[in-house]
Amino acid sequence: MLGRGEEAFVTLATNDIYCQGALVLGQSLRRHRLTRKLVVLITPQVFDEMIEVNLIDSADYIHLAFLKRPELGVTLTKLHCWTLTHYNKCVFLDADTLVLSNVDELFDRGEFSAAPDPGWPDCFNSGVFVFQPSLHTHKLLLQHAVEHGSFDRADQGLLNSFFRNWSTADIRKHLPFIYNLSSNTMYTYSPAFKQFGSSAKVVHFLGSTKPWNYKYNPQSGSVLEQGSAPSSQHQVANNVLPLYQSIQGREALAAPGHTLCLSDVGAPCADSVSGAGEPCANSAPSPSMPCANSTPGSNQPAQGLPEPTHLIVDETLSLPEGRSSEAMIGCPEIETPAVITCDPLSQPSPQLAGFTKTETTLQPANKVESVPSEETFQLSQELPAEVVRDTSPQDALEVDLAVSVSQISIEEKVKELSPEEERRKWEEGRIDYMGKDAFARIQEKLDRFLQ
Ligand SMILES: O=c1ccn([C@@H]2O[C@H](COP(=O)(O)OP(=O)(O)O[C@H]3O[C@H](CO)[C@@H](O)[C@H](O)[C@H]3O)[C@@H](O)[C@H]2O)c(=O)[nH]1
Ligand SMILES: [Mn+2]
Repeated sequence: MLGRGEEAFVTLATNDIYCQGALVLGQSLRRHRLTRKLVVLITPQVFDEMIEVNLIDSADYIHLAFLKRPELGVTLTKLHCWTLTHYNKCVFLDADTLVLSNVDELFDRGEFSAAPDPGWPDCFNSGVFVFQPSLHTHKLLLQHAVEHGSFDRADQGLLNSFFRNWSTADIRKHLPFIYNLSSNTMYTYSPAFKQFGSSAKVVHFLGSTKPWNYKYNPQSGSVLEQGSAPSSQHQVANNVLPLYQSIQGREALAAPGHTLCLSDVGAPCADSVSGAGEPCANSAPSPSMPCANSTPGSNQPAQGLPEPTHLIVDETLSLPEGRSSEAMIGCPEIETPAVITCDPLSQPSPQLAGFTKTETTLQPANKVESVPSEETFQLSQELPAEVVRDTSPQDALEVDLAVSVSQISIEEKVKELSPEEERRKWEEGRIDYMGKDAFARIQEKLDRFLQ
């Protein structure tokens, strides 16, 4: 059991699909001098601790709410992070985020800190946030969910109405956008992206198409969205997908029963607050209500943490040829996590050294080189001089990823579109106000036409 006063990065994976994201997120955090605990709600592998959360078994009033709004399932699962009261502060990261550099400074922020949502900047995006575990807050959140629902039927709407003074009360609670840079909005204000993109610390693949929806061809280095032709729009995934590929390959090649699966799930988290708590004092929707940040304390030791969970892992996967698996999933600083049992059938592969211990705990991973392979991170050779801040392999990787993301954006900008494609973009509302669709350019065209 961990002592109080500890801090943790927390993510959530309710199924195998998101588990892939959680694993890559976990590895990306470990790459950057991980100094805090790493916790996953539900499906663990490289994580220190697994907290089994069970929605249906929580209090009856949640049950009832669920009958009406089953789509809130994931929402309330995320809310369980407030029950991690053996940590006094945590950073939640969606499983579809990728950490590009150390983000320990987030722990200097208070609850509730988050970055603006790119779609509606007066709301925060709930993919990355700083919070303080508290059973009291957890109870108030669940209560709020039952009483008010969620305007987007998911956690982001709920959290925004609960922490409703976020946009006005305290600027320190606005995380800079570089802590939650959404991959699919990086083209909308491209000059800003050009200017600041290389400082990105966390990329968030929000939206319906996730990196694991792409197939990666390691030979050609190209990326295909499942069932589509190659497109330049996939180039963000192109640079990040090798990370996911290493995990996906393992799943695809594993025999039934040897895939990443839970074979012995522990007891449900006993911390789910049961019974209807007292209503949030400030639950009426009023702009001045400080319901959000007024729920300090009540940190209680977590009870009923799950029994050790057994993971069966196939270790006979093959990784893309020529790829340094360590560069993709290298794990230089694995600490001793909670008990994970792995399938002892197959020979441990060096790639998965960190996953192949049997029966007891994972040992610290074999010292793994984290030097990015040339092939994977070749963009590093083209880095602008001022961006290369540090020559250590980890930092080089971090810069590579950030800069490659930035270069991708630039590539996207210069791509010539056919008139039909241009028109479609307009019709879909994808207008490049800052670039070629800027008013001045349109005026120019009109002038030419009228001459
Ligand atoms: O089947 C699921 C779906 C989601 N998740 C977890 O929940 C997170 C949020 O879902 P995601 O698909 O990442 O949502 P986004 O596309 O990022 O959409 C936005 O809207 C969501 C719902 O409000 C918020 O949770 C996100 O933070 C916000 O960025 C994931 O990253 C996972 O950690 C699961 O574990 N299993
Ligand atoms: Mn997300």
